[in-house]
Amino acid sequence: MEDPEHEPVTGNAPPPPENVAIEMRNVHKAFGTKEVLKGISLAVERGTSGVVLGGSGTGKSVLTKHIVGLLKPDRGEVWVLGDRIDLMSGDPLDRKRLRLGYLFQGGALFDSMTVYENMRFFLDRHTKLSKGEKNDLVEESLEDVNLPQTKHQYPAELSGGQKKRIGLARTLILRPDIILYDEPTTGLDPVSVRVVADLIVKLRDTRGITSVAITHDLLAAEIITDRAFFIYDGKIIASGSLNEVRKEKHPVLEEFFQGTEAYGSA
Ligand SMILES: Nc1ncnc2c1ncn2[C@@H]1O[C@H](COP(=O)(O)OP(=O)(O)OP(=O)(O)O)[C@@H](O)[C@H]1O
Repeated sequence: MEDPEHEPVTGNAPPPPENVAIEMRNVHKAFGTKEVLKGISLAVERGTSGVVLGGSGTGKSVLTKHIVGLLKPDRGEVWVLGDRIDLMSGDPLDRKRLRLGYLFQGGALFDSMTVYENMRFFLDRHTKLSKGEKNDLVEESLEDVNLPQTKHQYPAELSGGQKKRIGLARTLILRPDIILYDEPTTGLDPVSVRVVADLIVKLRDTRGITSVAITHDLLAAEIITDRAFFIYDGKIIASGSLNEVRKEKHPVLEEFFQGTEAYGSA
């Protein structure tokens, strides 16, 4: 929910146009002497899906952690929904984060709790809604991922794809404007990959949710991507539609797409 009293945090830099949900401008980040991001610039428009591609250890997770404000850049700007999230802290940062959902690898459900309890726990921590309102939100979110029947099941009783969808339902429960997905389809068979990827597209189309997904999975990328960003050696070396990026004549890109071709055409 937009806060009408909120003064945008800009650091006196010109904000991106209204239709841009996320913009990174020349972001640099090092850990000790290891430079991970060496001038990342990218923009994701509202209601679209950006996909970050690249080899292992190239900085994809570090990049997305800047978007949720979990990491601060050494240099550069990170704009999220009209504010410089890199300059925010305390309550304003917490309020901004409530508009961002972050779906970690693995979904991270508590094994000792049912699906319903997992979701209630999340709502109890983050909201002061009544019990009835919370129950309604749980029901609605389970409907959103087409799994209302799993409410009283434990994570161990669910398939890998179902667990990912419950993780997504839990992220959706706070009605975020943006969702970041870290490898949303890892370890799934191609049928489940399609189900999860189709769901991400459905959320874009029906709710206008903006998303950024990190994935190694070309099948998922083909379904999800509006705009792809390929990261290598701390920089975005190609961006555009998946086909545009795939056609780039760059040895790293050629190797990446060759290496994943078999899965991508599954
Ligand atoms: N908090 C941290 N402290 C020190 N080094 C870090 C930290 N976070 C990430 N790194 C380093 O930054 C580099 C990029 O890590 P990152 O997790 O972003 O890679 P990735 O592209 O997401 O990899 P993968 O596809 O294997 O998950 C790695 O060398 C990692 O060791």
